[in-house]
Amino acid sequence: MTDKLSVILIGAGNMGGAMFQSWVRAGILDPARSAVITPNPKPWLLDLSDETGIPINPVDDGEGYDIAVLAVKPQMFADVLPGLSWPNMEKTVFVSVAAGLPIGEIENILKSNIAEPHVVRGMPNLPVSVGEGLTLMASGQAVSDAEQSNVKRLLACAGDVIVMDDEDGLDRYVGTSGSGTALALLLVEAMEDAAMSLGADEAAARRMAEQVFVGAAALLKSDDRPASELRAAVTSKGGTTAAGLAVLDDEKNGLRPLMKRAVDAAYARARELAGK
Ligand SMILES: NC(=O)C1=CN([C@@H]2O[C@H](COP(=O)(O)OP(=O)(O)OC[C@H]3O[C@@H](n4cnc5c(N)ncnc54)[C@H](OP(=O)(O)O)[C@@H]3O)[C@@H](O)[C@H]2O)C=CC1
Ligand SMILES: O=C(O)[C@@H]1CCC=N1
Repeated sequence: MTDKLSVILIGAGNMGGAMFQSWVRAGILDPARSAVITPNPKPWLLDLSDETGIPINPVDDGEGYDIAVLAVKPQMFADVLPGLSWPNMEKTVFVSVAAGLPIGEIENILKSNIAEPHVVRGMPNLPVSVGEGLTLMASGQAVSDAEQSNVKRLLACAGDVIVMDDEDGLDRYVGTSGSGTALALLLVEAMEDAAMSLGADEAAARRMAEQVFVGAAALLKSDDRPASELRAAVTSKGGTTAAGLAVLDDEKNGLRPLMKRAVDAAYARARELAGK
């Protein structure tokens, strides 16, 4: 018995590729029972395939795969899934990372190949590529506890995993998980722009803004105090930080109502993608 996992990745783009790299780094895949399907494999993937022996677009699927991670665009599921086929497919657990697409709809698409598909939804984010990811997950009715725990073990190679009570959580919190990385990165860009408006050249602005965020992230990681307390430690009464925060934390026009609007918009888009 091996504790390595048998996994097929469908779609090695930004997200699928990042997840695959985290699994390889963790050494969790059984190369003899794993594979990647993707139409135009990038050089890094070809290199990893050579290194690990995990085949890309294999012609022989052996005995099949225990877990299939579906990382194509949500709009492609109806085209791609019916074309999938390997031995013992009814025993495979399908893990979709697509935004919005509900478990019930994925089950319906898979029913063209399998009588009772086992489907898990995950909402990862790009920092899985550096082991600092966050993945929200929820399982369909047909998924057993053992299957869910195998999927969780796979996703946990890449960072924190939160099991939600139901899949609405994945849509509701997409702005603070999957899409959240982009919202945080826009803050870095905004700080760069602001430094340049005061005269910094692009390289200096980037160096300052990036290091401020890397430093803040490292503080959050190494110190148990919440962000609000760490922020208080930076803020001298009547000083420069308080002056900046008076603008950024304005109740009506500051960052909090703006962030709420952004996160609400991401949730609304997830529901649209789900056809709700
Ligand atoms: N990017 C992110 O941060 C996150 C993305 N997601 C979800 O991940 C999924 C993928 O998004 P993302 O990685 O950004 O998109 P990408 O376009 O980067 O990746 C999609 C990949 O699927 C490949 N592909 C296309 N057709 C097929 C096929 N028939 N069989 C197998 N693979 C195929 C594409 O190949 P090619 O490019 O050669 O056509 C591409 O490599 C989406 O459903 C998205 O909602 C979830 C959380 C975060
Ligand atoms: O933008 C998207 O739809 C995907 C899902 C979350 C992050 N990227």
